[in-house]
Amino acid sequence: MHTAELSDLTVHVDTGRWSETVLDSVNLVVPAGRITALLGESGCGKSMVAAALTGQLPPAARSTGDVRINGAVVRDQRQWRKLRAGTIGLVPQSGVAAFAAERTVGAQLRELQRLHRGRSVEDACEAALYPSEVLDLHPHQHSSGQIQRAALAAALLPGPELLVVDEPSASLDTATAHRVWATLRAYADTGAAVLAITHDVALLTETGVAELMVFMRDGRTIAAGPPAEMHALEVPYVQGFFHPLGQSCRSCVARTMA
Ligand SMILES: Nc1ncnc2c1ncn2[C@@H]1O[C@H](COP(=O)(O)OP(=O)(O)OP(=O)(O)O)[C@@H](O)[C@H]1O
Repeated sequence: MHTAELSDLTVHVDTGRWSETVLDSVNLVVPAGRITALLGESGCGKSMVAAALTGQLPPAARSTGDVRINGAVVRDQRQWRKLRAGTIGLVPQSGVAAFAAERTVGAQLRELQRLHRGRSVEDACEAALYPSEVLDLHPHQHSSGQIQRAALAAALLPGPELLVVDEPSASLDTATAHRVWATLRAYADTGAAVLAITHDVALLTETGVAELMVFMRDGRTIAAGPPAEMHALEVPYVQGFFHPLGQSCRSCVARTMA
C-alpha cells in the first residue's frame, strides 16, 4: 500500500468560458519514505496533480477515477478536511496562498504548533530555512523565497504522512535550494511520502535526492521510474529535461556569441 495513489484520474475543468481536460487517466503512486519528483513542461498538469492529491481541485473541476490516501479512496470534502488537518500537507506554488492575509506568519505558525503539539515553530523554521527575523511580517511583506520557506515550515508543523511541495526551490539561490532539498530528504527519511514538483532536473541529477521521477505531458504521465532509468530512456521529451540545450541549440548559442 502506498501513502498516496491516483488511479485512472481524469479531471475536466469547465469554467463556462472554456473547457479542458487537465488530467487524462493519470496513474501515480507516492510511496512512503521516498521523494517522488514530478516533472513536465509548463501547463502540463503538475499543480493539478498536487490539487488532486490534497483534495483542492478548482470548484469548476469534474473528476473520474480514484484518489487513495493510505489505501482508502477519498470521496468527499469532509474526508479531505480531516486529512488536511494532519495527514497530508501542501506547500503551494505560491507560498502566500498557504497563509491568511490579515495575520502575521509568526502568529499563524504558532497556532499550528498549538494545534498539533509536535514540532516547535523554531525547529520547523530552522528546517525550512525560514529566517525567524521576519516572523512578525504579514505574508505579502515577504519575498517569494521567504514566503515559500514559511509555507514549508507551516506544512512541516503538523508532521504530515504525505507532503506535497510545488516548486520548493523555484525562488531560491542555489545554496539555499540545496539545503531546502536536504530538508525534504531528511523528512522523507523519517518515513513520510514526499511528492515534489520541480523543473530543476540539474539539481536532482547532481544531488540524487529523489528516488523516483515521474514525467507528465499534456495532462498524462508518460514515464516513471528511478532517475537512472529515466536518464537512459530514449524518449526525446524526457531527454529534453536532462539535456535542456540540445546539440543544435548549443551551436546556435555559440554562433550568437561569436
Ligand atoms: N483554477 C483553475 N481553473 C481552471 N483551469 C485551471 C486552473 N488551474 C490550472 N488550470 C489549467 O490546468 C492546466 C494545468 O495547469 P497546472 O497549473 O497544473 O500546470 P503546471 O504543470 O503546474 O504548470 P507550471 O509548471 O507552469 O506551474 C492548465 O491548462 C491550466 O490552464
